[in-house]
Formats: sequence, structure tokens, C-alpha cells
Amino acid sequence: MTDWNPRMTVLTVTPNPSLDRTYEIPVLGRGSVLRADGDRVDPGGKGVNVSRAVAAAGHRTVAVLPLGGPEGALLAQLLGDLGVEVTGVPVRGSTRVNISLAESDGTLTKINAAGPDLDGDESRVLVDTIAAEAHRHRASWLVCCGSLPRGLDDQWYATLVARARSAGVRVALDTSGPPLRAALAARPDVVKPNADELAEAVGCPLATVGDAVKAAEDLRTAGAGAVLASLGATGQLLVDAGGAYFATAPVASVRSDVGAGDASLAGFLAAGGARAEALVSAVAHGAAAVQLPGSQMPSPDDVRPEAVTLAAHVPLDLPLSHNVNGAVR
Ligand SMILES: O=P(O)(O)OC[C@@]1(O)O[C@H](CO)[C@@H](O)[C@@H]1O
Repeated sequence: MTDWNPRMTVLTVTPNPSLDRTYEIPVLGRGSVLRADGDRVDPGGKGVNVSRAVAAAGHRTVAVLPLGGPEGALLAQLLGDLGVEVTGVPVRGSTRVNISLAESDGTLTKINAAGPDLDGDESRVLVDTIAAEAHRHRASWLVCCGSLPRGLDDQWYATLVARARSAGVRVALDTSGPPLRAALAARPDVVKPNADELAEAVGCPLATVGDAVKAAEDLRTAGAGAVLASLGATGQLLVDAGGAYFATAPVASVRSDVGAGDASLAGFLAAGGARAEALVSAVAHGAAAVQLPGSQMPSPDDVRPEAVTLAAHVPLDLPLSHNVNGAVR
């Protein structure tokens, strides 16, 4: 297990959290009644998962999230059971339920619901709560993650990142599309796209690791301090002020890649949030997560940094491999 900074408090923000229900089925037959071999429900949403991975390693984290309806109450209870401190902002709409259909050949079909529609007051209370919690807990990192629910505009993360940065709090951001682009100018310390999100952010497809390096440099030019990119089975890439680093880890079999990127980000921050040693920790956490069911986060016993290979040179010509879903996540 990586060296954790014992004084570190990671405050996560998940504006559109979820209950993640996973059904394990032999094969997905459209239009038929399917019987699940197994099912599980996990607390979900990207920031929630980062908090779970941080808590699983026995360290301090607080998850700030809007909570609504019986689903919101269950989400808070599940997080409490896992030892994650929650600061919930009550909202009128119900917390969403996202569904994963995991086939035995590794194919995963995911349905993410839209989630509640936050009104202006709920949005303001959420931002003020985040600021108050960051101050109260002397947060070392503010980790802003996931899609925005209806009612929060594309500038929402940008405003939050700027506010945190001016208060001296380091910010990690994992989102995509217009909210990511809008927030770059607020200079987040690190952004964590997967390959598809990186390609979307720069507006062109990525075929090789070299293309990903170039795209990451473009995001840095636009304002990101560092770019931690998860490139699916190909490996992970870190581009920061010191240069570019690339690392891989062996994976015996992929059970579910849901939340693997979130586990990686938790591992990255835990190991200091900068340079090659943090990348090694990110890769070790991501490799552990894909071998676990649903969006289960790895415990320290699952994480094997000694199995990670840090490349002496970034393999610029290496093609990006696609998973069975056709995505590079
Ligand atoms: O709809 P978003 O916010 O983009 O993603 C939500 C989600 O797919 O992300 C997590 C995995 O990273 C899951 O726990 C959750 O269901």
C-alpha cells in the first residue's frame, strides 16, 4: 500500500450521486426477461467512490452531496456503513439509481439516470456547504467529480474550482464535456479524463499514447496543472509541469471497470497527488478496482504497487486498446 499522508483530508463533491445497482447476467438478450445470477447495490457517483477508496484505506474523507427521497437516505446509510463521513444537502428530487448489466464475458451495459433537477436555492446551499466544509475540515484536496444534475449550468464547476483555489485548497476535477472545458480556465491542480473524455475535450480522436500526451498538453495549456488520463487496458498517463509519465499493471481478469477511474484518482491523491510515485499508486488502485465486482473500491490488501511498471520512456507509438464495449475508459 502506498504511503498516505496521515494529515490529509479529502473533501469530495458529487453533485449528482447515485445508488449503483449491478445485475450479473450470463448474456444480455434484448426484449427478454433476464434472470440475474447475482446483484448488488453500491453507493455511487464519482466523488462518492473517491471517498469510499480513501476511507477503505483508513484515512479521512468527507463526501458532500445532495440527497433526496428514500434513495438518498439509503445512499447516506450505505456510506455510513463504509465509514465515509457524509455532509448531505437535502433536495426535493430523489437521488438517482444507475443500473449496470454485467455479462459473463465482461461486457458491461450501464444506464445512468438523469437525477434530480436542482433549483437555484439548492444549488446555492450546495456551494455554500462545500465552502464551509472545506474550511471546517481544513481540506487538503477538494475533489469535484461526475456529471452535473439538471439545474446546474456548465459553469458550476468553474465557479467552485475558482473559489477553492482562491481559498488555497488544491482541486482535482473529474468531469467531461462543456463543464470540464469551462473549468479549465479556473486552473484545477489536476484533471482526470479517460481517453474518450480526453478526445472529446480536444475535439479529435486519439489513436496512440502519443496522441493522448498531445491532448493532455493542450488541457494544460488551457489551464489544468496536471492531467491524469486513464487509458483503459493500455495504461495510465500523467502529464504535469515536470513532463510525461506512463505506467501499466497486470490485470488477471476484468470483473467490472465501473469506478476504476475513481479508485485511481483516490490512489493518486493518496500518494501526494504529483509526479511518478502518485501515478504508480493510481495505476495500482485502478488495476485492483477492475478485478472487483460492481463498483467495489479496493482495500489496502487488494492494491499492489509493486506490480506496476513505470515506463522509462512514454511509449508514444503504442495504440490505445479498446475494451469489449468499444470504449477506452
Ligand atoms: O453520470 P456520471 O456522474 O458521469 O457518472 C456516474 C457513475 O457512472 O460514475 C461512477 C463510476 O465512475 C458510478 O458510481 C456512477 O454510476
